[in-house]
Amino acid sequence: MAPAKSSKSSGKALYSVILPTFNERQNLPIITWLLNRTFTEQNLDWELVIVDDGSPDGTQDVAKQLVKVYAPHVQLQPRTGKLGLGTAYVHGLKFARGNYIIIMDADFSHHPKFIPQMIEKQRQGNYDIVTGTRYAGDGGVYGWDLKRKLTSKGANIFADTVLRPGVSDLTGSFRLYKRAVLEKLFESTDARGFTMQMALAVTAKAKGLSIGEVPISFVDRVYGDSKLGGEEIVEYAKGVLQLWWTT
Ligand SMILES: Nc1nc2c(ncn2[C@@H]2O[C@H](COP(=O)(O)OP(=O)(O)O[C@H]3O[C@H](CO)[C@@H](O)[C@H](O)[C@@H]3O)[C@@H](O)[C@H]2O)c(=O)[nH]1
Repeated sequence: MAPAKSSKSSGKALYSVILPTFNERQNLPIITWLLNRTFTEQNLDWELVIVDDGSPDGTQDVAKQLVKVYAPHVQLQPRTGKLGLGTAYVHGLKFARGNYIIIMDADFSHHPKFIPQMIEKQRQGNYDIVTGTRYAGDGGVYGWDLKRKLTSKGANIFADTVLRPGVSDLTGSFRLYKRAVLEKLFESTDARGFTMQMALAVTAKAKGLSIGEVPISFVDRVYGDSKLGGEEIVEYAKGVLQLWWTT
């Protein structure tokens, strides 16, 4: 499929969900079903752009079935190798047609039930970005061991102390963006690894863009494995310091 033109010109809100997947065969049908139900109940126009990186578990075979079942709402935009989460978003955006872009994980750590609240928040404040937050209001993290909790909290405290962006959850990636905002942010930052979420939020704040927050319960995945490792943590720390130097 050729890269898409956005729905900007029609004036009607279209929500594109970009869903990067790597080995999400078990999660993908359920998350797609839930997305369909959520948007249908809300009477909102939506589409799902699945960006799979050649998952060895057959995620793409499942995705192809979903493209048929949920036509015309679902598209698969595969890549041949595991090229990382950040570049998966950039790839997905080329094909997304929505004037609003929602980015989330496929493993239910980001539950579609929060999407209506994020949309409502965006509408109320005309926010450029609405981010799900685990670290404000009723937000929380469930199912992580102490090490992962400390890593996440520590990463947020570190970035907040160094950069002072005033965003409670800098590393979370469950977000709604105005399309033009996300396009500009992708142009403005080179960060494409796990540091990307933090870099996008910090860059947005530095540009004077508005960020609304919606508390979310982040529940650790049941099927499959997290891809976060020591390398990503080092990359993150370097990313914070680089932003401190440049913003
Ligand atoms: N296409 C593609 N998808 C990927 C890749 N790596 C991971 N994904 C997909 O990206 C989503 C998140 O991957 P996880 O591996 O489950 O991430 P995590 O370690 O749980 O990290 C999550 O929490 C972090 C903050 O605590 C976030 O920074 C991160 O973005 C993500 O939401 C899942 O849908 C997964 O299949 C990749 O290389 N390519």
